[in-house]
Formats: sequence, structure tokens, C-alpha cells
Amino acid sequence: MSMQTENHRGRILREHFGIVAEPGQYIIALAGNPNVGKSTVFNALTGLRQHTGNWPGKTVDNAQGSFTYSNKPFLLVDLPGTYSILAHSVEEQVARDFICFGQPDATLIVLDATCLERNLNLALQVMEITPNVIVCVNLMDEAKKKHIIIDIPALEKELGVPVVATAARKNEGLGTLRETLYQVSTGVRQCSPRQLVYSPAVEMAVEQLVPTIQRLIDHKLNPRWVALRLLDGDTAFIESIKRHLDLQFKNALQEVATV
Ligand SMILES: Nc1nc2c(ncn2[C@@H]2O[C@H](COP(=O)(O)OP(=O)(O)OP(=O)(O)O)[C@@H](O)[C@H]2O)c(=O)[nH]1
Ligand SMILES: [Mg+2]
Repeated sequence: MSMQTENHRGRILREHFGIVAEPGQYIIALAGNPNVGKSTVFNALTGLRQHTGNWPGKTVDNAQGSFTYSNKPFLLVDLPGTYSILAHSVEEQVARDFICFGQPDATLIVLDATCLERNLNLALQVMEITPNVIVCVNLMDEAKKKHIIIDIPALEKELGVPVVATAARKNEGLGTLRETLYQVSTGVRQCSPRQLVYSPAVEMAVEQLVPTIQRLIDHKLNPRWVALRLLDGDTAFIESIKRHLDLQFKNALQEVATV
């Protein structure tokens, strides 16, 4: 990555999200349903190197913590616990906007091993936004107690992104998690997340919108995801684009949205 891009990215992060990142630090967003052990994972990875506050302009907690792995610096950003990131609440909006516009190098999604099916909804949503996803199946000790067996390699194959099993409270699986975060953030390991396929009518509309969106957004966002949000009539998303991207882009995108 060029120095110019890195500086530009750093500036966007600091101004809009209150993220205090050092130059060269890899940024990892930490997402998950409420009460799945996100903060436990966050604490296990960052120890005491953390600071907390609020998201700018919101009464939503913001925790950031740093760690070093293989001589590379990382900043972990703990997002509010949400079941979805379709921005139906302020927490969902904060999580969605950071994953979309904060341009983290990777997004770590923590899932509860005892109710995987419900938790996978959020993982699939994030996988529509960004390819750099790592799934952490936490609470493996609780799953074991309930005789729930999870085939991690099969899940990894189905999802197309790395899956790591952990019991964060017992500090189990954290070594593998660190190594996987390192590999995905630095680009050593490429992910190819499975994409949801919608009805033929939706897919056809997406196909028609994508080339125009691609031209307008200049690789800033995943065009398929933007097309899906526009087709969904997601006005909150258009508001977020207004806040986070430049005016020229905003006006052009609104024209696309009204076609
Ligand atoms: N048995 C077990 N308990 C865990 C594990 N990870 C976290 N916990 C416990 O689960 C509870 C919730 O953990 P948190 O880390 O606060 O979960 P969270 O996702 O940050 O919760 P919210 O921020 O409220 O959404 C706490 O009591 C943790 O000690 C684990 O791997 N095994
Ligand atoms: Mg928490």
C-alpha cells in the first residue's frame, strides 16, 4: 500500500470515527451478536492496552485496544453487539458504518458456538460488505457441555473465510486467532466469502446497477453491497454515504437511487 493511500485512510478514520491509529497500524473491527464474548476476546487480545470512550456524536461505547503480533502493530475496535447491520438501531448503524466506511483491514466476527445458526446471519451480512473476514466461533466450552459438535473445517469451506474455534474466557484458541488476524490483515491469506444469491429479479437489477455504481465509488465500497442497499430503499445508508463520502459522489449516487 502506498504511503499516500495509507495517510488518506488514516485521516478518514480519525475524523469520522474517533479512531486513534498510528501510521502502519492494521485496523481490525470486532463485531458480533450481543453477549457472545466480544469483550472477552478483545481483552484477551489487547490486555491493558486499551482506551474507551463514545463513538463521535453517539451515546454508544467505543473501545479501542492495541497489540503487536509478529512485529506488526494492530488496533482492535470493539463494535456494539448487534444481530444485524442493516442499521435499524444506532448500534447497528455504528457497526455498519465502521465496517463500510472505516475501511478496517479485517473484520473479526465473534459467534456463539451454542447458537451458531442465528449468529451466522450477521456473518453473512458482513461478508457481503468486505472479503477480509475472520470468523471466531467462541464459547466452544459451553457447546461441548451441551454436546454440540461443530465441524470447523466444514464451516470454513462453506463460508469461504477462516474460522477459528475459541473459549476466550479460558484463553483457548487465542494463539491461532492472532495468527489468522495477522494473515488476513496483511494479505498473506486471501478470503473468498460466499455471497448470498437473491431472486432472479433482484440479481438482474443488481447486475444493471453495478457498473454505474462501480464507476462512481471508485473502489471505496463494494458495488454489489451498495446496489443491494439501494434496491432495499435503505435511506439510512444513503445518509451515511452523504456523511462519509464526497459531494460529487453523493449527488451522482442519489441519481442512481432514483432511477
Ligand atoms: N464459558 C465461557 N464463557 C465466556 C466465554 N467468552 C465469554 N464468556 C462469558 O460470556 C459473558 C459475556 O461476555 P462478554 O465478553 O461481555 O460478551 P460481549 O459480546 O462483549 O457482550 P456485549 O458487549 O454485551 O454484547 C461473560 O460472562 C464472559 O465471561 C467462553 O469462551 N466460554
Ligand atoms: Mg462487550
